[in-house]
Amino acid sequence: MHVAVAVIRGEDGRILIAKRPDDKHMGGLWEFPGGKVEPDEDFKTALNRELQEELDISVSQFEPLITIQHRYPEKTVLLDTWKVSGVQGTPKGNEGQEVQWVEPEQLTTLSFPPANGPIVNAVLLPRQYMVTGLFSSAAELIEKVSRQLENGLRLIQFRAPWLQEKPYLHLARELHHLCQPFNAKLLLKGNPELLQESWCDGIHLRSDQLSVPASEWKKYRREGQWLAASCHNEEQLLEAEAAEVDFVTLSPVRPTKSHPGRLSMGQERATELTRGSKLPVYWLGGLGRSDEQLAVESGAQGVAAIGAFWSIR
Ligand SMILES: Nc1nc2c([nH]c(=O)n2[C@@H]2O[C@H](COP(=O)(O)OP(=O)(O)OP(=O)(O)O)[C@@H](O)[C@H]2O)c(=O)[nH]1
Ligand SMILES: [Mg+2]
Repeated sequence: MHVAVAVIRGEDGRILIAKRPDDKHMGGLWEFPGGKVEPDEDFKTALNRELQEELDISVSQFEPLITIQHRYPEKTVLLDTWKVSGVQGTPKGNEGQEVQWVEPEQLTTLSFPPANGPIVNAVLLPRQYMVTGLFSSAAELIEKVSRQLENGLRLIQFRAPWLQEKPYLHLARELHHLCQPFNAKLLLKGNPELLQESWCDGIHLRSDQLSVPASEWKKYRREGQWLAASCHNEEQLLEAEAAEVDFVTLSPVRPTKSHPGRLSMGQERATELTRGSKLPVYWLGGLGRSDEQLAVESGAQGVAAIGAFWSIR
Protein backbone atom coordinates (compact mmCIF):
# COMPACT_ATOMS: atom_id res chain seq x y z
CA MET A 1 0.00 0.00 0.00
CA HIS A 2 1.57 3.27 -1.18
CA VAL A 3 0.85 5.97 1.42
CA ALA A 4 1.50 9.69 0.94
CA VAL A 5 2.60 11.14 4.28
CA ALA A 6 3.15 14.82 5.06
CA VAL A 7 5.41 16.33 7.70
CA ILE A 8 3.73 19.73 7.64
CA ARG A 9 5.88 22.60 8.85
CA GLY A 10 4.30 25.87 9.84
CA GLU A 11 6.06 29.21 9.45
CA ASP A 12 7.13 29.06 13.10
CA GLY A 13 8.83 25.67 12.61
CA ARG A 14 6.20 23.66 14.43
CA ILE A 15 4.82 20.47 12.94
CA LEU A 16 1.22 19.43 12.45
CA ILE A 17 0.11 16.05 13.73
CA ALA A 18 -3.29 14.42 13.97
CA LYS A 19 -4.78 11.63 16.01
CA ARG A 20 -5.92 8.56 14.10
CA PRO A 21 -9.62 7.79 14.61
CA ASP A 22 -10.12 4.90 17.06
CA ASP A 23 -11.82 2.65 14.52
CA LYS A 24 -8.97 2.82 11.98
CA HIS A 25 -5.74 0.84 11.65
CA MET A 26 -3.38 2.10 14.40
CA GLY A 27 -6.36 3.96 15.88
CA GLY A 28 -5.78 6.34 18.79
CA LEU A 29 -2.12 6.94 17.88
CA TRP A 30 -0.72 10.21 16.53
CA GLU A 31 0.11 10.35 12.82
CA PHE A 32 1.56 12.60 10.20
CA PRO A 33 -1.44 13.38 8.01
CA GLY A 34 -1.85 11.64 4.67
CA GLY A 35 -3.38 8.61 3.04
CA LYS A 36 -3.39 6.08 0.25
CA VAL A 37 -2.22 7.05 -3.21
CA GLU A 38 -4.93 5.88 -5.63
CA PRO A 39 -3.87 3.85 -8.68
CA ASP A 40 -2.86 6.19 -11.53
CA GLU A 41 -2.80 9.15 -9.17
CA ASP A 42 0.27 11.39 -9.13
CA PHE A 43 1.93 11.57 -5.69
CA LYS A 44 1.55 15.33 -5.10
CA THR A 45 -2.06 15.25 -6.25
CA ALA A 46 -2.73 12.44 -3.79
CA LEU A 47 -1.07 14.27 -0.92
CA ASN A 48 -2.94 17.51 -1.57
CA ARG A 49 -6.22 15.59 -1.93
CA GLU A 50 -5.67 13.82 1.41
CA LEU A 51 -4.75 17.07 3.19
CA GLN A 52 -7.82 18.76 1.73
CA GLU A 53 -10.09 15.89 2.78
CA GLU A 54 -8.64 15.38 6.24
CA LEU A 55 -7.62 18.92 7.26
CA ASP A 56 -9.08 21.40 4.78
CA ILE A 57 -5.67 22.78 3.80
CA SER A 58 -3.46 22.83 0.73
CA VAL A 59 0.33 23.01 0.57
CA SER A 60 2.65 24.43 -2.06
CA GLN A 61 6.22 23.34 -1.20
CA PHE A 62 7.44 19.75 -1.22
CA GLU A 63 10.73 18.12 -0.34
CA PRO A 64 11.32 14.37 0.02
CA LEU A 65 12.13 13.30 3.59
CA ILE A 66 12.18 9.52 3.87
CA THR A 67 10.60 6.37 2.43
CA ILE A 68 9.80 3.56 4.83
CA GLN A 69 8.56 0.14 3.93
CA HIS A 70 7.05 -1.46 7.02
CA ARG A 71 5.44 -4.85 7.49
CA TYR A 72 2.54 -4.86 9.92
CA PRO A 73 1.07 -8.32 10.60
CA GLU A 74 -2.05 -7.31 8.66
CA LYS A 75 -0.47 -5.30 5.79
CA THR A 76 2.68 -3.81 4.35
CA VAL A 77 2.82 -0.04 3.92
CA LEU A 78 5.19 2.15 1.97
CA LEU A 79 5.22 5.48 3.80
CA ASP A 80 6.39 7.94 1.17
CA THR A 81 7.09 10.86 3.48
CA TRP A 82 7.65 14.45 2.37
CA LYS A 83 8.35 17.67 4.20
CA VAL A 84 5.76 20.17 3.11
CA SER A 85 5.25 23.86 3.80
CA GLY A 86 3.44 26.83 2.34
CA VAL A 87 0.23 25.86 4.12
CA GLN A 88 -2.92 27.61 2.91
CA GLY A 89 -5.94 27.51 5.19
CA THR A 90 -6.35 26.75 8.88
CA PRO A 91 -6.13 23.04 9.62
CA LYS A 92 -9.16 21.45 11.21
CA GLY A 93 -9.99 17.81 11.83
CA ASN A 94 -12.58 17.18 9.10
CA GLU A 95 -13.06 13.61 10.29
CA GLY A 96 -13.45 14.65 13.93
CA GLN A 97 -9.80 13.88 14.66
CA GLU A 98 -7.74 15.89 17.11
CA VAL A 99 -5.03 18.03 15.43
CA GLN A 100 -2.10 19.77 17.06
CA TRP A 101 0.99 21.85 16.20
CA VAL A 102 4.04 20.62 18.12
CA GLU A 103 7.71 21.54 18.44
CA PRO A 104 9.92 18.96 16.65
CA GLU A 105 11.51 17.91 19.99
CA GLN A 106 8.06 17.04 21.34
CA LEU A 107 7.64 14.32 18.71
CA THR A 108 9.78 11.85 20.69
CA THR A 109 7.36 12.03 23.63
CA LEU A 110 4.22 11.10 21.65
CA SER A 111 2.91 7.69 20.56
CA PHE A 112 3.04 7.04 16.81
CA PRO A 113 2.51 3.79 14.87
CA PRO A 114 5.54 1.45 14.99
CA ALA A 115 6.55 2.35 11.41
CA ASN A 116 7.05 6.02 12.32
CA GLY A 117 10.28 5.94 14.35
CA PRO A 118 12.56 6.76 11.41
CA ILE A 119 10.25 9.63 10.34
CA VAL A 120 10.65 11.27 13.75
CA ASN A 121 14.44 10.81 13.57
CA ALA A 122 14.53 12.25 10.05
CA VAL A 123 12.63 15.32 11.26
CA LEU A 124 15.09 15.86 14.11
CA LEU A 125 18.31 15.25 12.18
CA PRO A 126 20.01 18.02 10.19
CA ARG A 127 21.05 17.69 6.56
CA GLN A 128 24.76 17.93 7.27
CA TYR A 129 26.89 15.57 9.30
CA MET A 130 30.54 16.42 9.81
CA VAL A 131 33.14 13.76 10.50
CA THR A 132 36.33 15.22 11.97
CA GLY A 133 39.49 14.90 9.89
CA LEU A 134 43.21 15.02 10.60
CA PHE A 135 44.57 17.39 13.24
CA SER A 136 48.03 17.72 14.73
CA SER A 137 47.19 19.39 18.04
CA ALA A 138 44.27 19.81 20.41
CA ALA A 139 44.26 23.51 19.57
CA GLU A 140 43.84 22.80 15.87
CA LEU A 141 40.99 20.35 16.54
CA ILE A 142 39.18 22.83 18.74
CA GLU A 143 39.68 25.66 16.30
CA LYS A 144 38.32 23.63 13.39
CA VAL A 145 35.30 22.30 15.25
CA SER A 146 34.49 25.79 16.60
CA ARG A 147 34.59 27.22 13.11
CA GLN A 148 32.19 24.62 11.77
CA LEU A 149 29.79 25.15 14.68
CA GLU A 150 29.80 28.85 13.77
CA ASN A 151 29.13 27.79 10.18
CA GLY A 152 25.97 26.00 11.32
CA LEU A 153 27.04 22.36 11.72
CA ARG A 154 24.90 20.66 14.40
CA LEU A 155 25.87 17.00 14.10
CA ILE A 156 29.49 15.97 14.45
CA GLN A 157 31.28 12.66 14.67
CA PHE A 158 34.60 12.76 16.47
CA ARG A 159 36.80 10.35 14.54
CA ALA A 160 40.47 9.94 15.47
CA PRO A 161 41.36 6.24 15.05
CA TRP A 162 45.06 6.97 15.62
CA LEU A 163 44.45 7.99 19.25
CA GLN A 164 44.36 5.70 22.30
CA GLU A 165 41.12 5.61 24.26
CA LYS A 166 42.22 7.91 27.08
CA PRO A 167 43.44 10.89 25.05
CA TYR A 168 40.49 10.36 22.66
CA LEU A 169 37.94 10.64 25.47
CA HIS A 170 39.77 13.61 26.98
CA LEU A 171 39.46 15.55 23.72
CA ALA A 172 35.90 14.31 23.21
CA ARG A 173 34.89 15.90 26.51
CA GLU A 174 36.36 19.21 25.44
CA LEU A 175 34.55 19.07 22.13
CA HIS A 176 31.31 18.25 23.92
CA HIS A 177 31.66 21.49 25.90
CA LEU A 178 32.16 23.41 22.67
CA CYS A 179 29.05 21.86 21.14
CA GLN A 180 26.67 22.50 24.01
CA PRO A 181 25.96 26.22 23.56
CA PHE A 182 25.10 25.49 19.92
CA ASN A 183 22.82 22.60 20.88
CA ALA A 184 24.96 20.50 18.56
CA LYS A 185 25.41 16.75 19.07
CA LEU A 186 28.78 15.05 19.23
CA LEU A 187 28.88 11.36 18.32
CA LEU A 188 31.75 9.24 19.57
CA LYS A 189 33.43 6.02 18.55
CA GLY A 190 33.38 3.36 21.22
CA ASN A 191 31.72 0.48 23.00
CA PRO A 192 28.22 0.32 24.50
CA GLU A 193 29.48 1.21 28.00
CA LEU A 194 30.47 4.65 26.74
CA LEU A 195 26.77 5.51 26.59
CA GLN A 196 26.78 5.58 30.39
CA GLU A 197 28.80 8.81 30.35
CA SER A 198 26.42 11.66 31.04
CA TRP A 199 28.11 13.84 28.42
CA CYS A 200 27.92 11.25 25.62
CA ASP A 201 25.41 12.42 22.97
CA GLY A 202 25.63 9.13 21.12
CA ILE A 203 27.83 6.61 19.36
CA HIS A 204 28.67 6.05 15.72
CA LEU A 205 29.45 2.36 15.13
CA ARG A 206 31.97 1.01 12.71
CA SER A 207 30.37 -1.49 10.33
CA ASP A 208 32.12 -4.37 12.14
CA GLN A 209 30.29 -3.39 15.36
CA LEU A 210 26.92 -4.04 13.72
CA SER A 211 27.08 -7.63 14.92
CA VAL A 212 26.75 -6.41 18.52
CA PRO A 213 23.13 -7.22 19.39
CA ALA A 214 20.69 -4.34 19.87
CA SER A 215 20.18 -5.42 23.49
CA GLU A 216 23.81 -4.49 24.34
CA TRP A 217 23.28 -0.89 23.27
CA LYS A 218 19.84 -0.74 24.91
CA LYS A 219 21.33 -1.69 28.27
CA TYR A 220 23.08 1.66 28.55
CA ARG A 221 21.22 3.92 26.20
CA ARG A 222 19.35 6.95 27.52
CA GLU A 223 16.58 9.01 25.92
CA GLY A 224 18.06 11.51 23.47
CA GLN A 225 21.29 9.63 22.75
CA TRP A 226 21.87 8.87 19.08
CA LEU A 227 23.07 5.55 17.74
CA ALA A 228 24.44 5.65 14.20
CA ALA A 229 26.45 3.29 12.01
CA SER A 230 28.72 3.22 8.97
CA CYS A 231 27.36 1.10 6.12
CA HIS A 232 28.89 0.23 2.78
CA ASN A 233 26.40 -2.22 1.26
CA GLU A 234 22.89 -3.63 1.43
CA GLU A 235 23.76 -6.30 3.97
CA GLN A 236 25.10 -3.75 6.43
CA LEU A 237 22.05 -1.53 5.96
CA LEU A 238 19.89 -4.49 6.99
CA GLU A 239 22.17 -5.20 9.94
CA ALA A 240 21.83 -1.56 11.00
CA GLU A 241 18.03 -1.88 11.00
CA ALA A 242 18.31 -5.05 13.08
CA ALA A 243 20.68 -3.31 15.51
CA GLU A 244 18.02 -0.60 15.84
CA VAL A 245 20.35 2.29 15.06
CA ASP A 246 18.78 5.69 14.40
CA PHE A 247 20.59 6.58 11.20
CA VAL A 248 23.48 5.53 8.99
CA THR A 249 26.13 6.83 6.67
CA LEU A 250 26.44 5.10 3.30
CA SER A 251 29.87 5.21 1.69
CA PRO A 252 31.79 5.69 -0.47
CA VAL A 253 29.33 7.25 -2.87
CA ARG A 254 32.16 8.84 -4.88
CA PRO A 255 35.94 8.36 -4.86
CA THR A 256 37.50 10.10 -1.87
CA LYS A 257 40.92 11.35 -0.80
CA SER A 258 40.60 9.96 2.72
CA HIS A 259 40.16 6.39 1.43
CA PRO A 260 42.17 6.21 -1.82
CA GLY A 261 41.81 3.09 -3.94
CA ARG A 262 38.45 2.14 -2.45
CA LEU A 263 35.87 1.42 -5.15
CA SER A 264 32.93 3.85 -4.94
CA MET A 265 29.34 2.72 -5.49
CA GLY A 266 28.20 5.73 -7.52
CA GLN A 267 25.11 7.84 -7.26
CA GLU A 268 22.71 5.38 -8.89
CA ARG A 269 23.51 2.48 -6.57
CA ALA A 270 23.50 4.85 -3.57
CA THR A 271 19.99 5.99 -4.55
CA GLU A 272 18.80 2.40 -4.85
CA LEU A 273 20.24 1.41 -1.46
CA THR A 274 18.92 4.56 0.21
CA ARG A 275 15.39 3.98 -1.07
CA GLY A 276 15.55 0.39 0.12
CA SER A 277 16.46 1.32 3.67
CA LYS A 278 14.02 2.37 6.40
CA LEU A 279 16.62 4.50 8.12
CA PRO A 280 17.72 8.07 7.49
CA VAL A 281 20.83 7.73 5.29
CA TYR A 282 23.62 10.29 4.95
CA TRP A 283 25.63 9.96 1.76
CA LEU A 284 29.36 9.97 2.42
CA GLY A 285 32.45 9.94 0.26
CA GLY A 286 33.69 12.66 -2.06
CA LEU A 287 30.62 14.83 -1.44
CA GLY A 288 30.14 18.34 -0.10
CA ARG A 289 27.56 21.01 0.58
CA SER A 290 26.85 21.44 -3.12
CA ASP A 291 25.66 17.80 -3.30
CA GLU A 292 23.14 18.22 -0.49
CA GLN A 293 20.17 18.92 -2.74
CA LEU A 294 20.98 15.98 -4.99
CA ALA A 295 21.28 13.67 -1.97
CA VAL A 296 17.96 14.84 -0.51
CA GLU A 297 16.20 14.49 -3.85
CA SER A 298 17.59 10.96 -4.10
CA GLY A 299 15.95 10.08 -0.79
CA ALA A 300 18.88 10.70 1.56
CA GLN A 301 18.84 12.67 4.80
CA GLY A 302 21.72 14.76 3.53
CA VAL A 303 25.48 14.70 3.19
CA ALA A 304 28.17 13.54 5.59
CA ALA A 305 31.75 14.57 4.94
CA ILE A 306 35.21 14.89 6.33
CA GLY A 307 37.04 16.87 3.67
CA ALA A 308 34.27 19.20 2.57
CA PHE A 309 33.63 20.52 6.08
CA TRP A 310 37.02 20.08 7.72
CA SER A 311 39.11 22.07 5.29
CA ILE A 312 36.73 24.93 4.53
CA ARG A 313 36.91 28.22 6.38
N1 LIG B 1 -1.37 8.83 7.28
C1 LIG B 1 -0.52 8.08 7.97
N2 LIG B 1 -0.59 6.73 7.86
C2 LIG B 1 0.28 6.01 8.59
C3 LIG B 1 1.30 6.62 9.40
N3 LIG B 1 2.03 5.63 9.98
C4 LIG B 1 1.52 4.44 9.57
O1 LIG B 1 1.93 3.34 9.89
N4 LIG B 1 0.45 4.66 8.70
C5 LIG B 1 -0.36 3.59 8.08
O2 LIG B 1 -0.55 3.85 6.71
C6 LIG B 1 -1.82 3.30 6.28
C7 LIG B 1 -2.60 4.24 5.38
O3 LIG B 1 -2.89 5.46 6.00
P1 LIG B 1 -4.39 6.09 6.15
O4 LIG B 1 -5.22 5.26 7.05
O5 LIG B 1 -4.15 7.50 6.51
O6 LIG B 1 -5.02 6.03 4.70
P2 LIG B 1 -6.32 6.88 4.22
O7 LIG B 1 -6.26 8.25 4.76
O8 LIG B 1 -6.37 6.71 2.73
O9 LIG B 1 -7.49 6.14 5.00
P3 LIG B 1 -8.92 5.57 4.62
O10 LIG B 1 -9.09 5.64 3.15
O11 LIG B 1 -8.86 4.16 5.16
O12 LIG B 1 -9.89 6.39 5.40
C8 LIG B 1 -2.56 2.92 7.54
O13 LIG B 1 -2.53 1.53 7.66
C9 LIG B 1 -1.76 3.58 8.65
O14 LIG B 1 -1.83 2.82 9.84
C10 LIG B 1 1.34 8.04 9.48
O15 LIG B 1 2.18 8.65 10.16
N5 LIG B 1 0.42 8.72 8.74
MG1 LIG C 1 -5.27 9.24 6.34
